[in-house]
Amino acid sequence: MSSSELSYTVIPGGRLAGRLRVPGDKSISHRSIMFGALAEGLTTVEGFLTGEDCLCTMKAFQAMGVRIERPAETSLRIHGVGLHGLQSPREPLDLGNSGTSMRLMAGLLSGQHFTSNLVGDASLSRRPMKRIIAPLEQMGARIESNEGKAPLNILPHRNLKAISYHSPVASAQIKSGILLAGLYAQGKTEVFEPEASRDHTERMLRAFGVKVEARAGYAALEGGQSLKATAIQVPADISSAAFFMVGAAIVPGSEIVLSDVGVNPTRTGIIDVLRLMGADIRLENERRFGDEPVADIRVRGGGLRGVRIGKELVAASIDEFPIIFIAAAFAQGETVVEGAEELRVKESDRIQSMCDGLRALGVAAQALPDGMRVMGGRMRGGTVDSRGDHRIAMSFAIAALRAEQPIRILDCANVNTSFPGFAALARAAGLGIREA
Ligand SMILES: O=C(O)C1=C[C@@H](OP(=O)(O)O)[C@@H](O)[C@H](O)C1
Ligand SMILES: C=C(OP(=O)(O)O)C(=O)O
Repeated sequence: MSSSELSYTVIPGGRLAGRLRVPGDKSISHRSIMFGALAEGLTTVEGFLTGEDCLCTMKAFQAMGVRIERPAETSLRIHGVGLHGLQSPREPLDLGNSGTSMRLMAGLLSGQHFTSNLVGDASLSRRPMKRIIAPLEQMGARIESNEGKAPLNILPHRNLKAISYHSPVASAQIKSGILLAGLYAQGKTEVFEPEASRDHTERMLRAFGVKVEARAGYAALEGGQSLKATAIQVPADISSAAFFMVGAAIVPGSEIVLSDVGVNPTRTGIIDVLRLMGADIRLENERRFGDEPVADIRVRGGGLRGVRIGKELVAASIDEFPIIFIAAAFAQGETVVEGAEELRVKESDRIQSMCDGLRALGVAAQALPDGMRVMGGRMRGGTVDSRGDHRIAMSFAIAALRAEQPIRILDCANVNTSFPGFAALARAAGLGIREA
């Protein structure tokens, strides 16, 4: 079956119940491979996300001579080669659909003694890479691109130099790419951001023994520091849990518990947004997996109300907006999201994809340059196109819980990039979902 042929059909009704564990965090899984590969010694990873995005990162490092064993489905043993031990890959490194892989690796590979060629699928090849190329060039990197887009050809370095960079966008991918190049630069590399983006890189580099200065909107490190292998336990991904959080919140009588979810404060915007909308959400069993806070999240269904979501809530819930728009569609009154123009440069233009899908289902929605206006109310059924975007596909699947007729969602194969097993887990939790 070609990837665009997989579709979901979801029957309305039903409610979510039970205790679920969604797969491992995508951001942390990518970084575990990258940092484990650059470390000295054996890094072990438990709870690794076996989504296609992270498997692309894994294959890329294997192609650069890193031995990675997988003793169990979600366990890895990464035999680190040290900061200067990567080998020249024989073929282009195919990063599939993954923006995180491409932008972080652009930074890391800018410091190598060999040329590397980074390629991706049609969606990744449309996404902006100048945002990472520009600061890396200031550091002395030499990168050829297709007018600021993939494929990227990263040429061998000539002694990178540290920079102090004021990023125009809050982006953990930009920040992390620069910090990784900074490991290969002389002096102190600093990144300032307009809002605090997710800080998994800073936390995990520390776990690998690197000295990192970090506070909201700022991160810095001195070049030349080596990484020491460590053991990583990956929390469940709050961005995957978010689909079930909203699924439970929009259906009165639902009650679910999501286990072991990463609740790093740079990622918990979805909890703040849903609580603003009136949802009943509790964190239980709060603890840590290494440097990352984790909790079980209990959500009970009830009525939601429309809210205004401004820029201050955007960075910490950037990947959750597709499902937030679904919550808005079932809330009482109007929801307005602003300051979220970054949504336009994700796997699809998530403002347009969601707005078109909602309207196709009879919801009054209006796209704004930097967000959306959604009037809560009824949702008919019908057919929507996910545009190959995993988060759009899963969002409309969850919406069917409250739709009046079945929803058919086209082009769903990319759900495997971040959430392998989504349909089976959702079915077990009570969603009437069928794959065809
Ligand atoms: O650093 C990361 O792991 C990620 C950062 C975010 O992207 P931006 O840095 O472009 O906001 C997010 O959308 C992506 O899913 C994962
Ligand atoms: C934007 C996303 O990922 P990436 O940028 O890594 O493709 C996402 O998973 O929603």
